[in-house]
Amino acid sequence: MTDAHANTLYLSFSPVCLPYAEVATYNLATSTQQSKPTLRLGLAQDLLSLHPTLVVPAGPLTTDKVKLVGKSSITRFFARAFKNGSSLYDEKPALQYEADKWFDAVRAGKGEAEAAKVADAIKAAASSAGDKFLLQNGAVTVADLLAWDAVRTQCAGSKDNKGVASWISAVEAVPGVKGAVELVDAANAKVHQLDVFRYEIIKQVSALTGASGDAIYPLLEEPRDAANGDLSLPLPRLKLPGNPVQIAKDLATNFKTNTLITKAASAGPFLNFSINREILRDRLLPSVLIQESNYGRNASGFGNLAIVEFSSPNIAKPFHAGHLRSTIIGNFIKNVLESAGWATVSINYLGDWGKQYGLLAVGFEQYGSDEELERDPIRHLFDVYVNINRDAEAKPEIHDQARDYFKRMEDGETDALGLWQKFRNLSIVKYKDIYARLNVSFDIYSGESQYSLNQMRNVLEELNDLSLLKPDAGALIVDLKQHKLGTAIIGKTNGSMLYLSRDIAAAIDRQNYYKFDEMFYVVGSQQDHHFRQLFKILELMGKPWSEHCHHINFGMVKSKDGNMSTRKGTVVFLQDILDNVKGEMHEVMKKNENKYAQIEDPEMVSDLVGISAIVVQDMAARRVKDYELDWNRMLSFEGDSGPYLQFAHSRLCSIERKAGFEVSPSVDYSLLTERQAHDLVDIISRWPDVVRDVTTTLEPCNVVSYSLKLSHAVSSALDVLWVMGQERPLAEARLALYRAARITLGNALRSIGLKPLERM
Ligand SMILES: NC(=[NH2+])NCCC[C@H](N)C(=O)O
Repeated sequence: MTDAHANTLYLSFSPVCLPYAEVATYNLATSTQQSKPTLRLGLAQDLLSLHPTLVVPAGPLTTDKVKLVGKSSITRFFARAFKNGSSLYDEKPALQYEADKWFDAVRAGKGEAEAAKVADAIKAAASSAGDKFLLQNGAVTVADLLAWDAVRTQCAGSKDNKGVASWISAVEAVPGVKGAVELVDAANAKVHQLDVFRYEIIKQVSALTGASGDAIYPLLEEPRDAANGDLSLPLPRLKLPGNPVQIAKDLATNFKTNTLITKAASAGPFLNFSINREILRDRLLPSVLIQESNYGRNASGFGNLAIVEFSSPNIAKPFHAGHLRSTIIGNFIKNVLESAGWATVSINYLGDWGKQYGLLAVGFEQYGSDEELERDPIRHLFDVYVNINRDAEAKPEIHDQARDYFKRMEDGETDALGLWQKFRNLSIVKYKDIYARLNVSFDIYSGESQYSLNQMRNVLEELNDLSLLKPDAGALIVDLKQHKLGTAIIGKTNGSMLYLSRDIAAAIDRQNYYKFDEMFYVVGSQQDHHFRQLFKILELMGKPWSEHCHHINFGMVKSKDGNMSTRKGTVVFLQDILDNVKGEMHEVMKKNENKYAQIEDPEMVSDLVGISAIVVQDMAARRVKDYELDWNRMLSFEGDSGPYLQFAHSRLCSIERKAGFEVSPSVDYSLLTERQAHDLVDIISRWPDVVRDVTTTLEPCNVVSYSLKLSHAVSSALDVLWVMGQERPLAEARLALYRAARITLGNALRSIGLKPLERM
């Protein structure tokens, strides 16, 4: 595929994750295309799953030799990496050096050992650069470098087994696809299997209508009614000239069915297809078993970086239900973006600054205890805060003291800052414990305190220079009435800054530092207005990236006062609600004495089942919906609950445990003929679609309803398709089916932040 005579290789990947690559050679000197693009089935997906492809032209790798066309994420990744030649690693020569060496080693075919050595050096250089390195110059992230390493590892594990160099030469030796059949086989195992059928449809529909594959692909969805087949194309959305109903009819007549697509029929403006379920079954199951935890992932976001800001509680104030929702929804968003190949930075933006921290400090002199603070900082600081607030109602001079104290903090006085720093640090330690229980962690603990008066002044100056800032009754405002967003108060004329101005400074700082592609703020709908103002102001300031900032909002958990409540009353601390649910779960578990006796660590299991109950209940409906905690429904092991999902997973694990044999590679999938088996295969095959869809909708309820559907299908299958007591070949085929279901359900549960249980 490379041309030794100064021609360079151009690769154009399909913009959607289809199992093919278009490969063409171009003449470098004249920029003309030398060969027609040829389609290679299986290849692109392999490249996609291997992450950055290595494009290896003859001679030294220089930017003008590597040109990429097309819009896929990999193309974008390379386009970006090679955009400005040397600017790729400007700031980190060591890294550039190591990376180049790696390319060299690979090109020179030095094989795996050499590549491994250099890859390790890259890793070391990357990690010593620390997170500062993330997206320097908007080029390459540490994650990218680690992905390069993954290329090597994956190649080492492939059938070919001689490392990157031989993988590349194997591909290069492909005239047509001959000679790389094995490679293509291996690639095919990682293809999204439904896409194989989609591609077959696209080929014909595209030829018959002239519509592009990119336009058709995203429209090919599961029909609402299973009686209508397996994939459905809504013609109105394809926007072809003519009457969609007639077009659907004509297409149904002209579509040539084949081994993959067994039927094409029109139903009004829809064109419905039935696929060969045997082929799907035979391709899908081994593919899921090979991919395990990677099953469902895709590389559509590769090369992009997202900031996900979530949780963001306020020190010394209640961690309310809104913070809990933000925590679990934000964690979900981070997970799904990562499973679509994004690099993410998760930020916890603490409410840790403002006059109230002066008040807290004054209160601490009165009510504080170092011992209590060490023991349970979150609870203790809250108590202190409540006490001093009460006192201040009677004695307003306390507020003056608080203001003075905060002034000293803002002036950077070591004493004043020291105490605050201690509150903050201890609170973070405690938060980390609780987050760990929820399977959540953050790359960065930031907060309102991180934005200095200096940075704010810069923001003010910038706004002022753009004539956006106006004084208004003691405040500095930006008038957004023209945009139907009222008046945004940026600060006070006395120099103190507000929530909004800190957010402006924080957004600018994050863009400068990370060069994020997208930023997601996971915060309740009460702050809709705040974020609209924030994004509008950034836009007015001429920040083109403001359109890549998104407020991911959600509704309220309804209870008397907006606080979290347990069956017995209101609580203010997250820890209390977790402990409470755990206790209730433990009681439920104890009722089944036999089973209970087999659980090794009931404390841990009841905690995880309890958390599943909370998370699934929270994610059961679309984010923006308010909901009321329903304790009975939440804790039930039946019905659509978290415990039910965990129960389905642990049942599948128990089947594997009890079977006492392994699935052999020669397992005969054709023994799986029953409707329940096909239904299960069908649902399992849709998981990659779900992942792809939630990357744009960011709606965890889609994963929850998928998991429930899968669990129901599992339970119907378990009723009739037994493993125990069957002849070995049949037992093995069924076991393979259940393992594929277990892998898929496990991946789905992990994406919503749960640890799938093996026993409960
Ligand atoms: N960048 C932001 N404003 N994030 C949201 C912060 C949430 C805030 N600490 C609160 O509890 O309401």
